[in-house]
Amino acid sequence: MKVAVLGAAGGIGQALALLLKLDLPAGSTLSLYDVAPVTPGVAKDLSHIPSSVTVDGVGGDDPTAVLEGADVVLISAGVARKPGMDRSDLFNINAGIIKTLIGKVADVAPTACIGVITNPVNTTVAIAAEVLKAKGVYNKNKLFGISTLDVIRAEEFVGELKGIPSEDVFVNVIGGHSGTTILPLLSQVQNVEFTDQEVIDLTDRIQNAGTEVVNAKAGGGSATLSMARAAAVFGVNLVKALSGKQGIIQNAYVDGGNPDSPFFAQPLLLGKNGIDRVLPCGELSAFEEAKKQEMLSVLHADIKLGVDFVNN
Ligand SMILES: NC(=O)C1=CN([C@@H]2O[C@H](COP(=O)(O)OP(=O)(O)OC[C@H]3O[C@@H](n4cnc5c(N)ncnc54)[C@H](O)[C@@H]3O)[C@@H](O)[C@H]2O)C=CC1
Ligand SMILES: O=C([O-])CC(=O)C(=O)O
Repeated sequence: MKVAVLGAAGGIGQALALLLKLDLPAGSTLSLYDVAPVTPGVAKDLSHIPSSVTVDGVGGDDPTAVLEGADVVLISAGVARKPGMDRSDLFNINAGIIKTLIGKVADVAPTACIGVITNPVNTTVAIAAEVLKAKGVYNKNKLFGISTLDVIRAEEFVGELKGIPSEDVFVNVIGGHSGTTILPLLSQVQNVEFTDQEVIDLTDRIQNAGTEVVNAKAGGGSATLSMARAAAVFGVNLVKALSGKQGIIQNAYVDGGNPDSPFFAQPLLLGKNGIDRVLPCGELSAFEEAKKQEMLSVLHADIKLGVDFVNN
């Protein structure tokens, strides 16, 4: 399998490339692209780490060589938030970057699975879908907004609060990837009881965890290392599913036919062709159902922004 990372010289990209070099199945190829001229050097650096994953890298304005033959393309190219900004404030710059890069993916690797990290994910995934449709190569089972960071954060925060190993916690996080659109279904967490106040506080913390990092970095960007871990977990699982491993379930923001929203983060059974089956979100508590209803207008507006950006 060949995995391409676009935006590979950035904060997420470099850490993600390191984790993929270590965690991809033996025999995989990792191909790095970024406009930054340092990119071949990042690849050279990684190539000195013993593992059976081959690495190469290209800098500049043409990702063609990196995309050729790619099975999976992970995209973290774009600008990150600073304190006082919302993810939607990144739209002006990142929308154009995603439109251009997805156009390239459509031309060079039209059957690849694409994982979008670049914010605002609620909108950039809609942009990607519209570009792929316009190029006649859209396959909704192969386009993912990576929302895994919301899942790993939720699991870590629950583990921390309850004094249990987060490895033993699974949290189903649905909706989108910004503020109130991030909805952790804490009522579904097995073998853990929460008070009503704990549910309110934990939900708020998970929804605003990105801002927690943005503020702590004080102008130096947003989450990179936890995001790299999240994208590596998602990317490696996707590669394994594409290679035939069965039973792999991951949450992601997809065009999954959810009646609530054209794009929605939800659990997915992955398979040899990307999404094998969209799984039900399960039962929601009254609190979660109310939060879901509240988020839908935001999510719909975020998606419309992306669709209009490509078509108008
Ligand atoms: N989905 C999620 O859960 C998360 C998403 N993000 C998003 O990921 C994105 C990247 O964040 P960081 O890595 O921290 O930013 P960064 O600024 O450290 O890295 C971005 C990289 O993209 C490159 N780049 C810019 N335009 C490009 C283009 N046209 N083609 C190829 N490369 C290009 C830059 O040269 C840079 O190396 C941001 O939009 C951020 O908001 C961040 C954290 C979590
Ligand atoms: O908050 C941000 O801007 C980056 C991000 O998406 C996250 O950390 O969840």
